[in-house]
Amino acid sequence: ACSSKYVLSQMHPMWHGPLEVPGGDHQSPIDIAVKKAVFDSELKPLESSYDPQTCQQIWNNGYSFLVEYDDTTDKNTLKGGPLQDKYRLCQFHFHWGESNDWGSEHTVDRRLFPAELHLVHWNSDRYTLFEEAVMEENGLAVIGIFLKVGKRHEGLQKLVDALPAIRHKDSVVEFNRFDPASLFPSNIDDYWTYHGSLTTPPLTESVTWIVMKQHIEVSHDQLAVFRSLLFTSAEEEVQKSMVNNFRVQQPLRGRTVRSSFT
Ligand SMILES: NS(=O)(=O)c1ccc(C(=O)NCC(F)(F)F)cc1
Ligand SMILES: [Zn+2]
Repeated sequence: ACSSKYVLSQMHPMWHGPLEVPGGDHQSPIDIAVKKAVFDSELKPLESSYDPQTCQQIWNNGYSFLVEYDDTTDKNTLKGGPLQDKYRLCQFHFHWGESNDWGSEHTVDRRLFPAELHLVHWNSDRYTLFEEAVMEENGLAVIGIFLKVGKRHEGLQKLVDALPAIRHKDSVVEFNRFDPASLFPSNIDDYWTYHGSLTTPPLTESVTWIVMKQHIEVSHDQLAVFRSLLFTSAEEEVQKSMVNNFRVQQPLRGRTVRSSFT
């Protein structure tokens, strides 16, 4: 899968600072100013095709929890939308706050959501490994979906039930059937798209962001289980709750956000 341990653990778990990337002017996340987004009629609908059987594991990497997929074949693909090539899903993960008042990375007209889901894909038309693609401008495509607190999300519950088994950093549990599309909102044709970066180190500017306009709803109790995870490993004396694992919004630096809808 796409997150070899040594590489991911580069993300210092307590990293929160607005670590500036020297000369980085395509950084993420950003605030999406709805009125300033430019409608682009050339933007096509997104086409995703995921195989739930290729789900491999769910693990706590000390920054978030990741659900990883077998990305050695073209079983989980994303194309269309703003994308010229075909991209492979390697993992999805979330960012959330210590309270329901904040937690998302992107904002919409400065509005914060309690959490945000990221489905991470890499360009398998041009590269053979995720690690290669992560360094290239057109290497990655990440779908961002906002979470709001409301009714219980039946699809999410299977993930939530697995979280107590991975409370500590570096804990892994086998997870062998999950359909990522079960976390999509009903409308995936309305989205904003812009060029940006990973929101954690190495912050490489290799991401075509596709942020859904429609959020999904999860229950307060489901989000509370996210907050029961720990940044720290089992050996560490002081246990730290895994909350507020989001990066602050970054300057737009002249970029245009396009919308697929008017
Ligand atoms: N939050 S985000 O922007 O979707 C995001 C997605 C993926 C990674 C990631 O794989 N980092 C490990 C790498 F690439 F090897 F350094 C980091 C952040
Ligand atoms: Zn993320």
